[in-house]
Amino acid sequence: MITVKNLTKSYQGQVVLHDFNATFQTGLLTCVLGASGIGKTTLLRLLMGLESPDSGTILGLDGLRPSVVFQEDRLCQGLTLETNLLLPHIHKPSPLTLSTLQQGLQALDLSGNEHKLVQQLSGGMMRRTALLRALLIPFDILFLDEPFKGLDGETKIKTMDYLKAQTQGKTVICITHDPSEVSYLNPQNILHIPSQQNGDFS
Ligand SMILES: Nc1ncnc2c1ncn2[C@@H]1O[C@H](COP(=O)(O)OP(=O)(O)OP(=O)(O)O)[C@@H](O)[C@H]1O
Repeated sequence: MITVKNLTKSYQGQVVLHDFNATFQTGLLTCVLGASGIGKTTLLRLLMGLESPDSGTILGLDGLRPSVVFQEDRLCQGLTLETNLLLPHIHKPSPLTLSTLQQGLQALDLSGNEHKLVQQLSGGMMRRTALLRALLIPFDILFLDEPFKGLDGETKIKTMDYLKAQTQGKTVICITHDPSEVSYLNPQNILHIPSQQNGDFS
């Protein structure tokens, strides 16, 4: 279990999260829902250790290998789709096999585009490439910030199916503001960030 206790975070006097408490079950996918600007990305960045809280604690993450899809794709524009996928595996022993790579490309409808430069891909293809890159890295916990942004209905379903298949038994924390994604991914396990979190508490 990952436990968030009495977390408070503000930026330049604006309180984003105030005395916020939550738990995330390990081995399950949790969707984090909440209105735009409510603090979902801030919570994710605190969980990832990219931001420090003003006060409060986060327990249960020590020793877990993270993988991430940020809200932006963060791909290397001047490199090919395939090189972007292989880059994280260059400097360390990796269990990634050619067949796993090809299965992933096929499942996400990216096959045939391996040698295109990122700047030649559509926005949806970039998004799926960013997700595939994160899924091909060995991880214990996966952080996803709007991973299906810009995908059409059928492509989104395929992508969610692949995500579910690849993360069985793993801890996944997925930010979305789309209730239909929550229904499809795991309607039993939702964290709502309430609107009263966001406001001037000073
Ligand atoms: N680095 C920062 N400096 C100043 N303010 C910030 C910073 N990061 C976030 N904020 C502010 O914190 C609030 C919450 O932002 P956050 O990105 O966490 O919301 P969100 O729920 O993820 O929004 P969205 O769904 O639109 O992505 C916003 O008012 C935002 O402007």
